[in-house]
Amino acid sequence: MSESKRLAAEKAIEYVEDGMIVGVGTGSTVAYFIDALARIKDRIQATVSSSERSTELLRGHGIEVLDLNATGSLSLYVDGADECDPHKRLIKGGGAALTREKIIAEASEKFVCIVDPSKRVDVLGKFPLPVEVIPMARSLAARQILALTGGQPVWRQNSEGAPVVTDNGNWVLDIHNLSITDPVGIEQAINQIPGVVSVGLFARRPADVVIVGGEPPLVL
Ligand SMILES: O=C[C@H](O)[C@H](O)[C@H](O)COP(=O)(O)O
Repeated sequence: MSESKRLAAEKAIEYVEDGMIVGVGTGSTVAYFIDALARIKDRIQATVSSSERSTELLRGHGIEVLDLNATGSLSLYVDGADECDPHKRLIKGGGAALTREKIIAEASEKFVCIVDPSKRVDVLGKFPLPVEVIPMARSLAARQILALTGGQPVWRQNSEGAPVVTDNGNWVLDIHNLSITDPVGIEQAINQIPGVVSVGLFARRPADVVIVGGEPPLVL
């Protein structure tokens, strides 16, 4: 799948215009995009990053990273996804970067999503839905999500059994066994639960363009 990811990322470079401040997502597909962006770094003004990990990669290439508060809205945001449905609605957050990704997606005029073919689904929910929660609300949020969706919340932990902590200092619940037939409704309902910071459903603000990596890449 890594070759498909690379091909999708290379295609996304076509959306980058001279002088742009480019929003940059997080993950293994985006890592290829950052490599490609490095080759044309003199053509862009700067970037806004969705995670400490991407910031490190960008700065490692000598690409400037700005605070979103200093840039205003962005013309372009490029990011990966864990699942993508035919309406370009997404599940994101497998890398725990969902909240900052959602903020940048909202701030961007065009959201180009880069995926390998395995990410395409008819109905979202096979990939466990990430929800970022304030630590003290973990148990409350888990109970309410179970009641609301019927899905099974699992507290995300690393291989040593320690909680995964987001760049914002919060925890992640992954909701298993969902079949999300009303993504906008579920996104809104989970967002209402006290202590939920954000849910990794990008339905109210879906991608504008989805690039599926392949020879040639498929642009949806
Ligand atoms: O939190 C992480 C992001 O939402 C990623 O964009 C998503 O998990 C896809 O990652 P990858 O490109 O590594 O499959």
